[in-house]
Amino acid sequence: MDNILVHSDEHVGMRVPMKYRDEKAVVRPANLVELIAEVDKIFSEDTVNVDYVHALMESYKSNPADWRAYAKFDPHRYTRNLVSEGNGKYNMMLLCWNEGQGSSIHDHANSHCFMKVLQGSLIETQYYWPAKKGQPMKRKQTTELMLDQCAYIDDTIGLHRVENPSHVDSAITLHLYIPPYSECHCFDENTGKPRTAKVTFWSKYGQRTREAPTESADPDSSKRDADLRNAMAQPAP
Ligand SMILES: N[C@@H](CS(=O)O)C(=O)O
Ligand SMILES: [Fe+2]
Repeated sequence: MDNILVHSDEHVGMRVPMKYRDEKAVVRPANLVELIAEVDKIFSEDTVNVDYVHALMESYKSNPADWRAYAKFDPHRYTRNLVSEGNGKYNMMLLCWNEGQGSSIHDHANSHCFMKVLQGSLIETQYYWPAKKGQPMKRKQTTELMLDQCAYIDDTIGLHRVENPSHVDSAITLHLYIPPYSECHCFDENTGKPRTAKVTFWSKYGQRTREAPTESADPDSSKRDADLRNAMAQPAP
């Protein structure tokens, strides 16, 4: 059965154990494995409290030893590195942001998006959905996300873009998407014009997603590489 996520001020089904209703009852996971185990446990329930998941994500204290194997950077675009598919119920991934890298303005395909800072700090700028065609997009709020902080967004809140503002330090975030999605929309800041973007993974479970180039160059390899390129990254200026 699909999970239903609810906010704590909304009706919560009686079948949900008390523990999952009360974010104050969160027990800090000792490491990433424990965090994933707890997320799996939560998602074996029919109804899940967004505030509980948020508090759980925030309570985990980032330890590079836990996530180093997934932390893979690309010189040109931020990378998306799959950590867990949660039995099809969610996607958990590490996003690696080199200095100055960022995402385009995008939606989240009707999913819930939790985003926790594992290293460095990032700027999240939220936008309203475009109101009129051809008009510049309106900013809603800008927030600096610090180490171990967790942010939340969904399409009812609006759109956002994220960037690592540092010129000297890279940044890493842990994202949880419920349910998983394979495409979303990116928006032109000046006109609000949307385009569909397929989401891609730079690596899955610590392994690069495309094969290393071989001697006998595949004539389609540049197209294949382009297909794997992160279409949500903000284009270089
Ligand atoms: N939602 C984006 C990352 S972010 O900028 O929130 C992604 O999944 O790639
Ligand atoms: Fe996002």
